[in-house]
Amino acid sequence: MKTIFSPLHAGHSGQMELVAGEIVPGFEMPSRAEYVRARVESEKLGPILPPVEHDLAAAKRVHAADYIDFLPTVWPEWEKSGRGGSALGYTWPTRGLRADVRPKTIDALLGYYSFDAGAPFVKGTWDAIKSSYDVALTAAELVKGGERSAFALCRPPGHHAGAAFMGGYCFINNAAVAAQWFRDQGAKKVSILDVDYHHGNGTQEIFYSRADVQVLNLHGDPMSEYPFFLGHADERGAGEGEGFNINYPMPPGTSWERWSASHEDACAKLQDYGPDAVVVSLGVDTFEKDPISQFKLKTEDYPKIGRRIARLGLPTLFVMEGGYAVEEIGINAVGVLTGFEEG
Ligand SMILES: NCCCNCCCCCC(O)(O)C(F)(F)F
Ligand SMILES: [Zn+2]
Repeated sequence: MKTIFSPLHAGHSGQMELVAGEIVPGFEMPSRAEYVRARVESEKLGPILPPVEHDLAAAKRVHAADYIDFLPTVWPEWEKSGRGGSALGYTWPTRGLRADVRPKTIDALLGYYSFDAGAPFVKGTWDAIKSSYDVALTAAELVKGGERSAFALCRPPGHHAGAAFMGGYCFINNAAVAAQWFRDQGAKKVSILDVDYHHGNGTQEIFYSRADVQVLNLHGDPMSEYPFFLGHADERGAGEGEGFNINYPMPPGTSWERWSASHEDACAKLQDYGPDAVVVSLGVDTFEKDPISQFKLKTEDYPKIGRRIARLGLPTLFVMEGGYAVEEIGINAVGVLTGFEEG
């Protein structure tokens, strides 16, 4: 399996995040991607290739153009306002407030275009975002070109980013961009299987009213887990999209037995749907030692996930999402990929 990776991710570093009332160093740190890259090498998964650069047209197929055009302006505007540190929003247009009027100042725009305080910008963030997007598209091109699978080693991740908002370490929804690109390249139907511990609220929002992209999400129950405000089992899609969004919320403490039962059901529904390609939002924060997550999957479980996905017999693009047990993130993520290769 080929991996696409860009060192430009490392420019997104030193960012702070607001967690439990404190400003702390971001969990989503550069070493995450470096551990995965090192593991790809040590496991001899296959060549590691740089991304091809793309314009932002494919991003604007799933994101609002004004949102995408805002992203490269963030750091220059923040610096112009005389500040350093992390560019973070702190006021959001929630219920009872207006989001139909686009404000002008950078502080307001950061809130207007985000849903939480978890998507901080630093000087190198835009270059990292753009490289992650290029990584996803380049890997998708390999699959379109006939490769059975490819690994988009994306950083920053993307599945919390909606059509017009960032959050949860995510800015451009790499998996959504890739799924739409497959559609634009002629695929009739695409499935997105999100196995990250957190619900991919952005991916759900983007495709919620559509029947041509099926979205299946396995995640911590939003009643008690981030992102809290989307991801319930009764969210099945809207209009034409009814039935093509499937959520599997699971309680804290979920281990392989319960998780794999959801995964089996999701794979069966994916098979029934019969897509031309599968995009896997590969987060490994389902791991028992993950510092911010509450599932109990073990290292030996990850190859089983890959083997099950391989049994679908479909062209498959793996897009890196979350995982914070930094030492083991490479072992577990590449475990899925080697399991897929053996499958
Ligand atoms: N108590 C910890 C607060 C957690 N707040 C943010 C969690 C973001 C999770 C991001 C992710 O893992 O879903 C992604 F795949 F996008 F990276
Ligand atoms: Zn996650």
